[in-house]
Amino acid sequence: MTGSSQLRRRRILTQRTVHLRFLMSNVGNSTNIMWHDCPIQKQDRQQLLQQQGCVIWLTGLSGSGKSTIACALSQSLHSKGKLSYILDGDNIRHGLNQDLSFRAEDRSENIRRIGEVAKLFADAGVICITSLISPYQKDRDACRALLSKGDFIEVFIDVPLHVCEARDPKGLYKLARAGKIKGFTGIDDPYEPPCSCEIVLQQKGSDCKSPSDMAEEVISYLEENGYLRA
Ligand SMILES: Nc1ncnc2c1ncn2[C@@H]1O[C@H](COP(=O)(O)OS(=O)(=O)O)[C@@H](OP(=O)(O)O)[C@H]1O
Ligand SMILES: Nc1ncnc2c1ncn2[C@@H]1O[C@H](COP(=O)(O)OP(=O)(O)O)[C@@H](O)[C@H]1O
Repeated sequence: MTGSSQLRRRRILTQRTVHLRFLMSNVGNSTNIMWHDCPIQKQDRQQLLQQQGCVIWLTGLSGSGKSTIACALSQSLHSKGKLSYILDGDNIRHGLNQDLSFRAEDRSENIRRIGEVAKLFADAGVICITSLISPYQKDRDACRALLSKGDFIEVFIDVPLHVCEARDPKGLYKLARAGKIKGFTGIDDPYEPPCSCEIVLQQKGSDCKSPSDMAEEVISYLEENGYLRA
């Protein structure tokens, strides 16, 4: 190699290193990291699946019906040939989030992690249904902010405390009232209802809606807004 071509090669390598340094970032405690893109993108996966990847964020008190409605919704989507996946607070606390308690900061971290995982599912083209109390508005807003506009569909399961307490499917309200569970949402811990969300599911008057009726309300929203086609 001649002296001038060696010099040119060194200059190119230096430019490449400077360019790579420019692309490096520090995120939280992770230093010198670089985003790596893949030519197959969300749009390609959506084309394959004939649907739009998104997050359907179910929020409501314990016993409001989040898990039941999430399952009814996933079943209905499945029967239409649409791929969905449920991230249920109770279930995720059996694994990924087993280190978290029900203190405010741990609930926030629970929601943040599930928001990040949901974002990955949406990017995979999947209709991701999250089912967790997510009692604080700011945590739900932070998850919304992780996603592109329209990809976060907040669904408030608006069932009053006295109905949830009467249902008490796991007997937890009884234990909370007896002081055997401290910091139970709705009893001695707050629940902040969404101030503006895409869908509100509630029983109106004598019109008694089943979990699958409620799931169908969500399906109608998805159909009307083009989520069930590529
Ligand atoms: N202190 C307290 N407050 C509320 N809920 C409690 C509590 N302790 C245990 N459980 C059970 O945990 C389930 C809620 O977990 P989440 O991950 O959805 O909660 S949160 O979003 O972090 O607030 C919740 O499940 P769901 O009934 O399905 O909502 C309860 O079974
Ligand atoms: N319209 C409805 N939607 C959802 N759940 C309902 C409805 N009507 C009655 N239920 C009952 O309420 C309970 C809700 O429990 P669950 O789905 O575990 O709620 P959450 O996940 O919010 O704690 C179940 O026993 C379910 O059968």
